[in-house]
Amino acid sequence: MDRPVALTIAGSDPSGGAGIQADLKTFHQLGAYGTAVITALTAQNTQGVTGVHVVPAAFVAEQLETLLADVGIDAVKLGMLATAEIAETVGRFLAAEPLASAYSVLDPVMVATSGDRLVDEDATDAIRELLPLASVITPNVPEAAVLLGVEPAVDVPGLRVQAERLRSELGAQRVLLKGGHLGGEQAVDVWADEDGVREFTDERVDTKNTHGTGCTLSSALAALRPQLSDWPGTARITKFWLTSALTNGDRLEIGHGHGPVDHFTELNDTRGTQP
Ligand SMILES: Nc1ncnc2c1ncn2[C@@H]1O[C@H](COP(=O)(O)OP(=O)(O)OP(=O)(O)O)[C@@H](O)[C@H]1O
Ligand SMILES: Cc1ncc(COP(=O)(O)O)c(N)n1
Repeated sequence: MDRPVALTIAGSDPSGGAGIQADLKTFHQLGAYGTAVITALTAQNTQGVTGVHVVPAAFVAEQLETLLADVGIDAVKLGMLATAEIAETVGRFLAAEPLASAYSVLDPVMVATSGDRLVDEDATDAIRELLPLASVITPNVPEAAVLLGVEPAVDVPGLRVQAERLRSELGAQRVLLKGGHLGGEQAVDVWADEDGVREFTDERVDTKNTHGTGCTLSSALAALRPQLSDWPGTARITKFWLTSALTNGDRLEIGHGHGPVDHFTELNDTRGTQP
């Protein structure tokens, strides 16, 4: 196909490692034309978030209406949906054409790496309602637990159970449950779809530059899926690329906290991968 057009619906991170900024860099690096609808401004650096300024839901809708009236979208990534009203608004667009026919990746962002809350607590129910609408959801360990209303998984068997429950009980079509928070020598993610549950494993990279890994992963899935033939294959390749980008993060010296991954990483850069 021609160069795919990818849309991110997410918040702004001025430090460039997460949010809209990370998504657009990832789209560009992985061969997609990037478009963006902004849900919130954050005042944020590699050390934390000092403030959030939410875009009114009606103006999120206006951005979407104006964009979609003119530009065809092949894949959409949803990130920080700051309030219940924004999540409901975005859900209405995701359920209808043209976005209903696009590949969609929902990263149910709740809390930043720094521990700062990015989404109102009362938005959780509205985000839960969106799960069946997305082609893939990409929760991390704490987000999966909040969505299911259970304690966070502490090991890979626990991740497998929760990934399947997100499908069978909450209606997600496909789940990439990210195991970055589990620790250990390997970074294990669990994939669940109608064909069953499988694990994607890479060596854990010893780095503090993990700001925006979740954002980067979900936008990479959206950029690559239109260029590849199936979802599990796209998820496997995306994780290889992310591991390399985490390894290459040492090439950058950005800020004093959790720095970003290196979005300049080539898709065929396998330095970070030990298959
Ligand atoms: N140190 C690491 N080495 C290799 N892979 C990692 C490392 N940390 C996280 N990952 C991978 O990065 C992706 C994001 O993982 P994580 O579970 O941390 O999600 P997140 O919490 O949304 O991200 P963030 O840390 O940006 O908040 C997953 O594929 C995970 O396996
Ligand atoms: C605007 C914005 N959106 C999302 C995140 C989550 O980032 P992470 O991938 O580090 O969890 C963030 N820190 N800022």
